[in-house]
Amino acid sequence: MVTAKVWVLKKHFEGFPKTSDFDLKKIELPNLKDGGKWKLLLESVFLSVDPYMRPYSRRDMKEGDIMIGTQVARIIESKNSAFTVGAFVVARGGWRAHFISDGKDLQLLPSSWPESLPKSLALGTVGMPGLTAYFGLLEVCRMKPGETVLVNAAAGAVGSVVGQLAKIGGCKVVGCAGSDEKVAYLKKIGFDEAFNYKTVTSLDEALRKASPDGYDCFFDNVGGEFASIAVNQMKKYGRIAVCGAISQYNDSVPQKGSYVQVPMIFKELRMEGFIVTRWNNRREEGLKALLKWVMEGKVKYHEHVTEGFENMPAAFIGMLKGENLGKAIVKV
Ligand SMILES: NC(=O)C1=CN([C@@H]2O[C@H](COP(=O)(O)OP(=O)(O)OC[C@H]3O[C@@H](n4cnc5c(N)ncnc54)[C@H](OP(=O)(O)O)[C@@H]3O)[C@@H](O)[C@H]2O)C=CC1
Ligand SMILES: CCCCCCC/C=C/C=O
Repeated sequence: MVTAKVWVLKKHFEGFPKTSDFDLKKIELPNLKDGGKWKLLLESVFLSVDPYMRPYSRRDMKEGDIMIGTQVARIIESKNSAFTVGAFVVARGGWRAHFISDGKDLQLLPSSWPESLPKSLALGTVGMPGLTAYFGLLEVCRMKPGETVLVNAAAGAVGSVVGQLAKIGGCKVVGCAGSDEKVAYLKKIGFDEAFNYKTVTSLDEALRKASPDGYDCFFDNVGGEFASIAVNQMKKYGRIAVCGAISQYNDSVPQKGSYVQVPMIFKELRMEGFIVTRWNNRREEGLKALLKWVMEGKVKYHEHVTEGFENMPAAFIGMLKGENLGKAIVKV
């Protein structure tokens, strides 16, 4: 019998999440039995903390549920020949240090995964956030060489890949982020222009200065005031990929913003929301491309690693506050 540590949503978040909204519990896992439903025992090695957990907790969870989430986990006992002991998988096991599985929802790390690459990248650049950048740019923004792409939350898991893929695609890239350290990182990984949205005196001016001709594509991770301003600087026939709205996830009262219809009409813009799982049938294609670019050094990565399963809530809250450069990961 294995005792598993799990994090539970004790109280639905009101406004910004607090550590007191979570409870660390211990649960007993049943032993695997021959012919039983549960075929696999796993231990989490790296866990992901992601912005979606904030809105999805309200939509999909009730108080007392184990927090939703994904991890890179190692198989430590197996009664399923498709998964050998010691193999690594990406799992949707929630915030659990150990868990059991029937194997249906597990994805083995690609067999071509190089030893030199951290397995945690399967939660970031070569995982869900990387795929979000890939499909958002190719299928929603439909970027073309020579175009100008704007991305916010640009130094994060999704944004940093968006900028680099847009450069690979022959575009000019403008990014913004919430600290000077992040801005320096964006320049280092090839962004043409980058600014700190927290310290510029006018967002409008900063956007205009970075691209006086405006933007063909806007990959929006933030929503709110930033998006309301940026929409006015789109070029005619521009495309806006509405990926996330992190500036609004913690609002108890919905923000009132300016309205987008007039620039949408006169610039004949296309604005489309999307969820990365729409392209689940092309997951392998996306992961293969991302892994190749990482191995060629064309896509750089950075991880913000928090040590210790007991620090999951702090890592999650820190990511929402912008403490992460690159993908926020917890190492058990
Ligand atoms: N549609 C989809 O399928 C998916 C959507 N997403 C969305 O993409 C976005 C980025 O996710 P991800 O890359 O994982 O997270 P990040 O790694 O970018 O981390 C979140 C970042 O958001 C920024 N941020 C926080 N609050 C604000 C605010 N009020 N205004 C502006 N920026 C803020 C912070 O950076 P800074 O210091 O720059 O403020 C923080 O580091 C999120 O909105 C997420 O919900 C993610 C995955 C899939
Ligand atoms: C359990 C993995 C689900 C991933 C879907 C993420 C969609 C994100 C939307 C906004 O952040």
